[in-house]
Amino acid sequence: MDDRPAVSTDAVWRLPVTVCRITQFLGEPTAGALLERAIACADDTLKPSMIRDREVDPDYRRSRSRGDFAAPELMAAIGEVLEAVEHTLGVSCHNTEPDCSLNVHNDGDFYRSHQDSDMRFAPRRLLTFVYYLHRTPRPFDGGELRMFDAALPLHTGTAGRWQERTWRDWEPEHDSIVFFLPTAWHEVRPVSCPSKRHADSRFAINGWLCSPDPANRGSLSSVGRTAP
Ligand SMILES: O=C(O)CCC(=O)C(=O)O
Ligand SMILES: [Fe+2]
Repeated sequence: MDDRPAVSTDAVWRLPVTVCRITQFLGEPTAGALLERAIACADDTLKPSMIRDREVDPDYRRSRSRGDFAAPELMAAIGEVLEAVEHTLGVSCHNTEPDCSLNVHNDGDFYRSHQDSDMRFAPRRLLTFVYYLHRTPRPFDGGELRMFDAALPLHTGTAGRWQERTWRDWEPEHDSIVFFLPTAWHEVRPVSCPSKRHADSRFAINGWLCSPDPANRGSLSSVGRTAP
């Protein structure tokens, strides 16, 4: 009797990952003012970006970050579009709390393929957002956000080889925002910034809407609607 499974264990089922992207999200002059605030972050407030919130690994991620960058105008605008994003991505962000930082990519910087959360790491992250800022004309090349198509079955480690993955690249255009599920695989393609000047960097305000930490209840402001 042939007892092979009906679908070979090598089979990979590809599903394009949904990305909600909005251009001219804040409009000028709001976006320009936010860019100037990002540029004004002094060198000593930016620290090497970490992976998994705790390690610096320059083979995996090279950029600089500031964890306490406040952007209330961005959070308010996210609140305005949240219902449509939730509907499209099939996620509910009721009572979530924002966790966001400023990430700065300059010449040679990148972030290799990763998930922002999985079953073990940061499971409270329900929705990823990345809002981009840069000077005009764009003073760098590269730095696209590469979103990999889902390869099912997910998380098995045996399903297909990494090299066989398919993807779509998204331009990190000034005043654009993308939303996607934190379990989606993605990377930041290497940035080439010939001037190497801080003001010419690829700036991103990047974060997550997280389900509340029971240990921390009420300490952060929530985004969007609250439960009745
Ligand atoms: O800057 C981007 O386009 C994405 C950054 C990212 O993936 C992250 O910080 O987890
Ligand atoms: Fe990420």
